Amino acid sequence: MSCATLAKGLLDLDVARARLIAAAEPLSGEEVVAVERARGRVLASDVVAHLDMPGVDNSAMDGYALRSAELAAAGDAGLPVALRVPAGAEVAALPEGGCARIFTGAPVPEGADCVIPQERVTRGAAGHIHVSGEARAGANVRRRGEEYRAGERLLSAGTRLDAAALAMLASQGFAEVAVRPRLKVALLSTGDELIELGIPYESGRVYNSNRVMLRALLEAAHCQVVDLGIVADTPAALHDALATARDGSDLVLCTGGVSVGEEDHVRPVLERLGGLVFHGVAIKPGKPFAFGYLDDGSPEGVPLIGLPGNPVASLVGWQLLALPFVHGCQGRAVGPLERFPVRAGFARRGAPGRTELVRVVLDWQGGHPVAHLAGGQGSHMLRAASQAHGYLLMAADTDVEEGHEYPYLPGGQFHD
Ligand SMILES: Nc1nc2c(c(=O)[nH]1)N[C@H]1C(S)=C(S)[C@@H](COP(=O)(O)OP(=O)(O)OC[C@H]3O[C@@H](n4cnc5c(N)ncnc54)[C@H](O)[C@@H]3O)O[C@H]1N2
Ligand code: MOO
Repeated sequence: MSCATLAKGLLDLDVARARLIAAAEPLSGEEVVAVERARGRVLASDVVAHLDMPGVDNSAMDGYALRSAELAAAGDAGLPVALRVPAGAEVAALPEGGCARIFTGAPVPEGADCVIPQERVTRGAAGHIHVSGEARAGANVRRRGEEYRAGERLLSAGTRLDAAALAMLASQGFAEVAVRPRLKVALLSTGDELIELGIPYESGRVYNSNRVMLRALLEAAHCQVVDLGIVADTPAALHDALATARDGSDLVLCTGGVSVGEEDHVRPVLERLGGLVFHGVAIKPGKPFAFGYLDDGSPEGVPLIGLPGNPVASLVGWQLLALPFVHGCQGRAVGPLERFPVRAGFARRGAPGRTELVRVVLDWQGGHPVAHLAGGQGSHMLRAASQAHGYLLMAADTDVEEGHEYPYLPGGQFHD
């Protein structure tokens, strides 16, 4: 069946994402860090090349550099080897009528117009080279500036620096780079049932796994975490903890107590301390997601994101909603969710009124991907979440039919 009607009072996923992305204010200021330590950081300004790339005409092969016309004119006599040019040598001039032994990356001598790979060369008794096949002018020469010229823009402000971008900065000799400041995020967990690691287990208690998960996610997103631990489940304790958390923070992130029961204090305290912007998104898991501002409740206040207590709901809320907000605050460009169609290898009833994010693994054995359930789909079931490759995105009220295609969200897009 497919008659997607959202549950009453809940925001559509795309609308909630768009509102969070629009609300994200990029942090001002910048800090200069060593290129070696800049992985994952966000560029504060455009980077312009100051060297041509490559810096000199150089060889793409181990072989012999020569003038193609001279090789043709020499015929069976071949050409004598007049020079040896290793990588790192200065640019030399090729003597007329001779060739140069050359290595990959070494500067092509002035006058030479091509490099013949050594596999196509034999050395005669006199040491002359003989070439099989043609010598085409320009072959195997990487021209100075063929990739880009000094003065061209290499990277734009807002780019997240991955290994290839860092390598490019290093190839220009940049030792340092100006990046956006790290987002300072205060993290707190609510729930009187929670116990920290190292405490002996007692029936009914729950280890604080969200704290470990969210710390890991925040650190992977290059945030600076101020971990405030567990807050007692009372409005007064939460009020005081949030008031402490907002001081000096760019964002307050809390888990649990965000639903509708009388033990769930996040929403009422947020309403009292500042302003609730929205509460409840039509996704499963992750429905009781709250967004608002502490202090005066305006965008000048400190933003607060309340994630659900159920661990998988908390994970999904982070990935789909909190992470794009964090990226926006980091000055990163935030695009739409990456998705592609994947066939389902299972059948399943749709979720009433909510878009469902079904945790799946992909089987590629038949040459094209088929999605299978990664395990139990309860929002408290971390095992499937930990094994899933991504999510099958099921529109509200839509049953999964085996063999049909549905949008698949690869999990890799949430990793950094
Ligand atoms: N009457 C209703 N009940 C519930 C609704 C609803 O709409 N009406 N929504 C359900 C949904 S959906 C979710 S998700 C949960 C989320 O509730 P809360 O955010 O208020 O979370 P808690 O009640 O505090 O805890 C829920 C669950 O998660 C465990 N938990 C909490 N914090 C942690 C943590 N840090 N580490 C590990 N596990 C944690 C907690 O023990 C509970 O089992 O509400 C439904 N209820
Ligand atoms: O949003 Mo809740 O995660 O459906 O259990």
